[in-house]
Amino acid sequence: MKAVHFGAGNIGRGFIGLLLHNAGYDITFVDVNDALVSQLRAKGQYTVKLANEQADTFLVDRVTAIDGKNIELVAEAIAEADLVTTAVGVNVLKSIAGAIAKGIGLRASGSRQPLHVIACENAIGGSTMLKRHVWEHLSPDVQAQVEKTVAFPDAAVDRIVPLQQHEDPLLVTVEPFYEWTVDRSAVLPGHFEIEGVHYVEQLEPYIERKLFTVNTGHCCAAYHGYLKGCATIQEAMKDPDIVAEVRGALKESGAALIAAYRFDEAGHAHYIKTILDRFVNPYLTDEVVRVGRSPIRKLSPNDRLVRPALLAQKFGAEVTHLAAAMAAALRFDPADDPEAAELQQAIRELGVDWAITKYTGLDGQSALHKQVAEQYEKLGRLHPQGKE
Ligand SMILES: NC(=O)c1ccc[n+]([C@@H]2O[C@H](COP(=O)([O-])OP(=O)(O)OC[C@H]3O[C@@H](n4cnc5c(N)ncnc54)[C@H](O)[C@@H]3O)[C@@H](O)[C@H]2O)c1
Ligand SMILES: O=P(O)(O)OC[C@@H](O)[C@@H](O)[C@H](O)[C@H](O)CO
Repeated sequence: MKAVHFGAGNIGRGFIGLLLHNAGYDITFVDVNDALVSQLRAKGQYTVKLANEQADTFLVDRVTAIDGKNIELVAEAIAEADLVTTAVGVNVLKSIAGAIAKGIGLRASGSRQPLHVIACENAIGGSTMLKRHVWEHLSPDVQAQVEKTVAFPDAAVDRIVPLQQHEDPLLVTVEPFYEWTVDRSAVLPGHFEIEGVHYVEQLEPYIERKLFTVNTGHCCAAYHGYLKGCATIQEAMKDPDIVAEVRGALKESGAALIAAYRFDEAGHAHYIKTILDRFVNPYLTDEVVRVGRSPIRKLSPNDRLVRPALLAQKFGAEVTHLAAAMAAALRFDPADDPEAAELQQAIRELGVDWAITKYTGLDGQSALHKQVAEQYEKLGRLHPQGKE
């Protein structure tokens, strides 16, 4: 079986690549990082190391890589593939859609085998988004022709894979925990289920629970940690005030999830505990600038802060800690994050009230907007010099 995976980065090699390899796939990675592509081509294999006491290692072989800028070559690989996956970042999906469309076009004239395209990004409806971008490149005739043979099931992926700093540029250290959940209702007949993937009839509760617990808590630790001068999540989680913020935010998003999806309260409390334990894994070093990266995306209406806050409010819950995390995100200003730079420039030039409305979509008159603005001022008084 052949898989084409876009994005040979941390999650691509450390999670999706490893699982697909174990499930029997030969993998062609597609990436725009020339060095990464040539190393993968030259070696044809790489190692994944678990962040546990034994430092277990796994060899992923039967891999190759191609340059994502070479559309013809990528399309040919897709024409022969049984599965396409991505882990490039949700904002990059638009850029890879042309090559996927070209590959689908080549298949349309030949193979009738079903093809599944699964976006493994931190977003609600990632594969559906990708399908929309791909369809923009296909004529109505081809769209109709492939509608029954190409499917884009949405997915939720969970495994913490930090930035890597090893002598071996292909080695990737990952946490032991993983969960890859796929919407079975969008899978075509004849699909060979991927071993290790959890197929569910309705994905929404799973993706929202993951995004609004793991990622909500994670970014809360990152943004407050950054303001207090912590370099890593592990360091931030040693600060009792930050832990209180994280727990508070998870209580608020938990209230929303329990009310919306009728999750069992004790079960959800256990889920939160498992996640907090993962954040403090002593064998991982996960930088706050990675976890807080792209604050505009994280502040957007459908993402890990605003959506659970609005949902919690709908069910009558307080959202003080989620509002504080949004305020801390508005003060996140590492030098090499383009979204942080854009956000800071907008706040400087147009003011924080304008920026809150623009990036969160919250109405200027709403109670939540006011709460975020107040917390933003409060954080300014607590950290007058910004990050040390
Ligand atoms: N790292 C994690 O813990 C984790 C966990 C779950 C989900 N995710 C999600 O997975 C995605 C990737 O995250 P990551 O941490 O692996 O990032 P990463 O930066 O390590 O990897 C992204 C890779 O995509 C490549 N890329 C960029 N543009 C491309 C293009 N046009 N064509 C092909 N490749 C391209 C980059 O060169 C890079 O190698 C994100 O959506 C992230 O939210 C990450
Ligand atoms: O990848 P992002 O930028 O959406 O979020 C940063 C981290 O919270 C994220 O990568 C987690 O490590 C991951 O989602 C765990 O499954």
